[in-house]
Formats: sequence, C-alpha cells, structure tokens
Amino acid sequence: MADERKKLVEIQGLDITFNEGKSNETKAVQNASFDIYEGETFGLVGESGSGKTTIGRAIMKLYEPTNGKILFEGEDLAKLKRRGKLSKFRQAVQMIFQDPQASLDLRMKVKDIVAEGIDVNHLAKNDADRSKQVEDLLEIVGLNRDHSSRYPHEFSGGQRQRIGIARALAVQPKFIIADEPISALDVSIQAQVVNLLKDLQVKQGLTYLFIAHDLSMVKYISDRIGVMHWGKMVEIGTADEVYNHPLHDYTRSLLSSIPVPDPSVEEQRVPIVYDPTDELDGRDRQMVEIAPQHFVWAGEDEIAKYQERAREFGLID
Ligand SMILES: Nc1ncnc2c1ncn2[C@@H]1O[C@H](COP(=O)(O)OP(=O)(O)OP(=O)(O)O)[C@@H](O)[C@H]1O
Repeated sequence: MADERKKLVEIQGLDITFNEGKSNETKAVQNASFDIYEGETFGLVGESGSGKTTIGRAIMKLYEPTNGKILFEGEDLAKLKRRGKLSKFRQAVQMIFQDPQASLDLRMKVKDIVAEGIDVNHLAKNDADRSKQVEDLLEIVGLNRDHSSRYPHEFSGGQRQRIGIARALAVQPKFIIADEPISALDVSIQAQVVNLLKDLQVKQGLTYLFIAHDLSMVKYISDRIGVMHWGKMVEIGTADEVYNHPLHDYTRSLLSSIPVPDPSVEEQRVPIVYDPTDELDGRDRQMVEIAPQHFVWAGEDEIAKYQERAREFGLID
C-alpha cells in the first residue's frame, strides 16, 4: 500500500560500525531502513545499547553512515557540504536530551541558553527583539517569561527540560530528536512534558523522533513505532498495532516484561522469553511487510509464522 504522506527523513540500508581497533568493532546499527513522515512522531524503542541514540546522532549528521544513506527533505546528508545548506539543515534539525541538568550550561542565564541558536543563526534584529523572542519561547513552553535572567539551578528538573525544549524551538526547527527526554524526570512530571511536546507538535507543525526504552510511554506519544534489538530494527508499525498486536518475538518479550497495574492480570501473564541467539542463526533476514504498513525483520522461513500471528490478530485475512 503506497503512503501518500511526505517523507521528511528517509533511512536507507543504514549501517553504522564503530571501530576502536581492528579487534574491537561494534555494529551499532545494521541495515536499518525506515521513513519518518512530516508531522508524525516516530518512536524508537529498545534496550540500552540497541542503537537508538546512534540512529538519532546519524540523522543529526554527527556520525557518517558506514553503509547506506540518510535523506532529509529528499537530500542526501552525505552530500550536504555547502555552508549555507549545512547551516539550514542544522537549524531544521534539533535535539532534546535526557538529562537537562547535564545538557544546560549551569553558568549561563536562561536567556543566553535559549538564545544560543538565535545568536548563531542571526535570527534577532536587535537586543530588544532577542529578549522578546526568548520571553515568548519561555511562555510557549509554560515557564514564566520574567524568569529569563535566572540560572538553571533555580528551576526544577521538569522546568529545566522545558528550557531545553525552548532552546530547541528557538531556531524554528522542522524536526526534533528527543532522546529519552523524560527518563530523568519524576513520573508525575513526565506526562506534563510529553503533553507539552504533543501540544507544540500541533501548534508548530513539528516532526519528532522520540527515543525511549519504555514502550508504554512511547506508545502514548508516537504515531508509529520502530523496535530495535542489537542494532537491528526488528519491527515497525503503527503505535497501536506494535503495542497491542506485536508480531516479532522480541517485541512480544519486551511487552511481556512491562508491569501491569492490576495484580490479577499480572499473575495470569506468561512472560515471553526471547532467545537473543536467534539473531545469530545465520539466516538471511530482511524487513518484510507482513500486514499493511507493519514490517518485521524475518527470514524466508519465518514469514509464515508472522503471517499466522497477523491473521490471529485480524491484521490480515
Ligand atoms: N561513539 C561511539 N564509539 C564506540 N561505540 C559506540 C559509540 N556510540 C555508541 N557506541 C556503541 O554502539 C552501541 C549502540 O549504542 P547506542 O548509544 O546507540 O544505544 P542506545 O540504544 O541508544 O542505548 P542507551 O539507551 O543506553 O543510550 C553500543 O554497544 C555502544 O556501546
């Protein structure tokens, strides 16, 4: 089924291998292919070390692909070399980090942190315009516009994450990579920050790559989800399908490990244990569309198993 939506990011056969000496090679990302459509939130989940951040940093053009390519608005990032185009790209793609404490310079006033991108890209006409832009941004992210002369330590963790979001928004980006943006926050604050991100997405027409290990939170914010395991994308589908009707064995095991609030349901659950050595059986695997827009990393002889599951879930006839 062809998708009519406009692709903002296209990842095609991406490999990223880190070489720290010949005997120490890490295949952080292997043969990943997926698109991110304009206006959507693509959630990337997987355990620590599965390659999520590496993909995010590669889209920021901080890592060169070992193989494959990444397109942004149809342009191959590897070919973005001219200064003008490069700075336009750097403005369009922004990142929000996990730990606002570590990602903000604590010696700087909030107004100077938020205005960093404004200054670098010469987006303010004069000092008064710069101040107004900063104050407007603070208000947009739910902070007091009169607090721009304060330092980061005068804010709570959740408020500091809002400062990080204001800093990202200052350059009017199109695409934001949010790398575990709520993992360091109190549970009570997490939903507020996610709701702010959702609200900003609608108001400012943003596209997100939302990276997290917690599948239930990713489900809440994402339109589609990609599940990563050992550097490979093992399943891609709508958030609802991946969460409620997971096809790949690894996704099923990931979901079966999420605690359920109801103890009677918890007791009845049979944990699914995924044997990761399955990945090493030498099968020639690739992404196969098992149900419409629902892809699974599978070898030829595994397709029937996944189709059977999709049929049981009513995803295909
Ligand atoms: N700059 C680097 N040099 C060498 N190895 C790296 C580098 N960055 C990441 N790796 C390795 O690549 C693999 C994938 O790491 P990555 O940070 O992308 O995983 P992740 O899924 O984002 O994990 P986490 O949730 O812990 O951040 C890991 O084995 C990691 O040790």
